[in-house]
Amino acid sequence: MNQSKEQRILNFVLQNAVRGDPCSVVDTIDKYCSQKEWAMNVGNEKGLILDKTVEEANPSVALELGTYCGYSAVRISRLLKAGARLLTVEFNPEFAAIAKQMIEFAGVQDKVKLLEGPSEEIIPQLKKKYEVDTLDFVFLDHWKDRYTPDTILLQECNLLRKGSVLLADNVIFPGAPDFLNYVRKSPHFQCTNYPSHLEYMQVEDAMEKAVFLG
Ligand SMILES: O=C(NCCCCc1cc2ccncc2s1)c1cc(-c2ccc(F)cc2)cc(O)c1O
Ligand SMILES: [Mg+2]
Repeated sequence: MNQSKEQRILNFVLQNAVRGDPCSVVDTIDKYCSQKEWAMNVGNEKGLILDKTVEEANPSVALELGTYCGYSAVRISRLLKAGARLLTVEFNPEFAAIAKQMIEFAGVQDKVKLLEGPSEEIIPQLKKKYEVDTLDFVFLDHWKDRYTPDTILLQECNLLRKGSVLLADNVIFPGAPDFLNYVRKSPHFQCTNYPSHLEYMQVEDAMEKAVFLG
């Protein structure tokens, strides 16, 4: 049975990155995906915007929607303070299995909890089943047409507090036009756009930061 692209990315990391070194895992994935096979990791250019946003938010509890191979889970968790944690949600079991191994190889497994299932099922379970009070940071990188309904769901579940930071990938390409409309028109969010490029390509993309105002 020939390997999946995601399995090839993981194998390249296992053979070329330094175990326990999150930066080397991130750099090795970027090397593979820029030189050998494109993949939908946030990448290094948008990754630097993600880094700055996470450092500024300095979250105790962070949520990621769309784990994929674990690239941004490793990228985010390497910046978390002692005792802080990242909950990352993936609905594709094959991707989740790859991400689990990627997270463990990077040595960040104590900071990251990988939750398997659709976001619309997981989000309502966060308070009771995963002992979340409110979320300090949310990275949206899953189905682009789920950004808006899941942002509404987060509010309905009382998971946001004054100052909670949402950061959305791909608001230009593939695009999340309804999300941009929703957060930019809402009196409950203060928005900032960060122009960038699609990972490993020269195609225009951007990230949108939306800070919840309560
Ligand atoms: O679809 C993308 N990302 C989401 C994958 C969907 C995974 C999901 C996770 C999950 C968890 C919980 N509930 C439901 C879901 S659904 C994505 C696609 C491109 C792209 C860019 C150019 C192309 F030509 C083709 C694709 C680039 C990107 O950076 C992306 O993030
Ligand atoms: Mg993305």
